[in-house]
Amino acid sequence: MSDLLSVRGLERGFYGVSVLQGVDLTIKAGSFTGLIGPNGAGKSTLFNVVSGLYQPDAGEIRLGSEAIGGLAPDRLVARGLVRTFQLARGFPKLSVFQHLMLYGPRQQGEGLVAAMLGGKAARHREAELAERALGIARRLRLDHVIDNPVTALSGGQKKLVEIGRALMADPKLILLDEPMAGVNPSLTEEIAGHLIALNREGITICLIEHDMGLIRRLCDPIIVMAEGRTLVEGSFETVAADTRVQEAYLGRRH
Ligand SMILES: Nc1ncnc2c1ncn2[C@@H]1O[C@H](COP(=O)(O)OP(=O)(O)OP(=O)(O)O)[C@@H](O)[C@H]1O
Repeated sequence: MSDLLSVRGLERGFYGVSVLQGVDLTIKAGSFTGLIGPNGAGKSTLFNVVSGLYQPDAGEIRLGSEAIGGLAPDRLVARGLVRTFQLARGFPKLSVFQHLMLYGPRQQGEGLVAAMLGGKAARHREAELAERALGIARRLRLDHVIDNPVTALSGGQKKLVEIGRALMADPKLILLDEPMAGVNPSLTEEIAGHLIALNREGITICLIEHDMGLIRRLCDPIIVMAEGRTLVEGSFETVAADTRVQEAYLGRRH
């Protein structure tokens, strides 16, 4: 498998406190990579920097052969790199459909206003995006709530909207930040099934998750972070047997 994302020497701090202290990692194209580590290890911050939400202080990020460090999120989304958030973001008053439509990729100057003003190409594109949004809603079994405001959805359905939002961008790589946290067991299984299917269709996934049962079942390889660095990488058995990993988790508990 070729390298899809590679991160070298990545640093980021806040108010003088160093959070990412030289992260090195590689995500292979087509993999379902797990990212684990004790609370505060810097996993979400890594996602925030890689997805363009925060600027790096130092280091290099490549998507394929292109250096992408410091690019704004919308430019990364256009290159097929998207992330989801632990808590679904967005516009609570919008319906599921409107929400998905917001995140469809558009050319500069396109969009709902252009469509309303009568641009033929823009109207055509909006129709395509609407088809895409409907298809994604059907796939994620959100079609029966597609006209409901996002606020009226259950916590688990909001997580599905986050995944749907990512799919609207036709992603190559999805960074998933705890997409099953706080979700009931049957919906967790449903989400796991969607993720496995998306990965089989060729989408590379990097998953932050604290549930080791899910990590073991879904991910290979697994990258362990602790104190702003990557510690170990390998199969679940390899990382679980590594004393450095055990110490990193125990160190936080006591
Ligand atoms: N915007 C920010 N401003 C200040 N400190 C921040 C900011 N973002 C993250 N941090 C700090 O960086 C550290 C790492 O946080 P981060 O959320 O990346 O860890 P994590 O590994 O994702 O943890 P968890 O598993 O608990 O979600 C924490 O001490 C956190 O307080």
